[in-house]
Amino acid sequence: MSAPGARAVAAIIPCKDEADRIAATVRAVLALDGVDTVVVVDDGSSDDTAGVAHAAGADVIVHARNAGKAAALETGVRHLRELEAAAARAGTGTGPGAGASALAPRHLLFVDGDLEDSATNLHVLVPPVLEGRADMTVATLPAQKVAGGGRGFVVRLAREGIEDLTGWTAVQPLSGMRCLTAEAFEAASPLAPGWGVEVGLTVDVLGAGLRVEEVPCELQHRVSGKDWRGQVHRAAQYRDVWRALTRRRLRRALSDRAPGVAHRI
Ligand SMILES: O=c1ccn([C@@H]2O[C@H](COP(=O)(O)OP(=O)(O)O[C@H]3O[C@H](CO)[C@@H](O)[C@H](O)[C@H]3O)[C@@H](O)[C@H]2O)c(=O)[nH]1
Ligand SMILES: O=C(O)[C@H](O)COP(=O)(O)O
Repeated sequence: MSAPGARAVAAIIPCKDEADRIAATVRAVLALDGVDTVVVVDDGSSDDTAGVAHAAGADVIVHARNAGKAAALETGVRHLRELEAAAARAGTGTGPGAGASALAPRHLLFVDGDLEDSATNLHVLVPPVLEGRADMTVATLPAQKVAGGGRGFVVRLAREGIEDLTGWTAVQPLSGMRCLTAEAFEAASPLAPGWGVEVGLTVDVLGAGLRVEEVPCELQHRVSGKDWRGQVHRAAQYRDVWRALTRRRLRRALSDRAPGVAHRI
């Protein structure tokens, strides 16, 4: 339990068809120090992700239709803030996460649903944010036990785009495991849609003058293969990353000439 007045951390887990893996992931995240709330957003799964996540102890929200990872994260954060507001109105400071101040919005821990027991290693992401040394930490993963089938096109597009827009070089620009403050989340809201979310977060958080730090973390996840499914997935990632970067380049180009318009792009 958190010390009185200390900020707790809420984990948000976006999931599409993760029934085989989500129970182990939820259990590992629930056991993390400082994490007092775990929200799973079932993003239109065709399996029993929601039921399995609920049985494992998560607070579960369901999208009736698939809306993509970024939308699932936004739904999870919105739900969390509603719970916090309800706890504040009730004056209990309990709600999800008894012990944390009802008034302090929780820090966020974004977690993919497929990490299983390795999610226990996510604890390294939290201290730099809790202690005020970083506004967002990003996990970098070791070589995976099962090799993936990527050729590095999406990763390169993302890395070079972030570099161009911010001057910062990310080792693993697509990594979705992140711990961030409420302020960092707001700086990147609305999130870049779909698979553009990570690039959008990094560019927007740095652009707001906040600090981003990559932290090595012993995680294992389901890698995308070389088969057609893997390639279709990469094509969608490429499209969404490209869109997130293009929108931010446009914003940059317009910010001097038409700041009001740039703000709305
Ligand atoms: O429509 C979708 C598709 C996926 N997911 C969930 O999003 C997470 C990440 O999806 P995954 O299929 O594991 O994507 P990968 O290609 O393996 O992911 C890498 O690349 C993504 C960015 O393109 C990042 O979001 C991930 O963190 C990173 O591990 C998982 O929990 C999914 O269940 C959704 O919520 N909605
Ligand atoms: O497999 C991966 O690492 C991602 O899908 C990105 O694909 P890439 O290797 O083409 O960048």
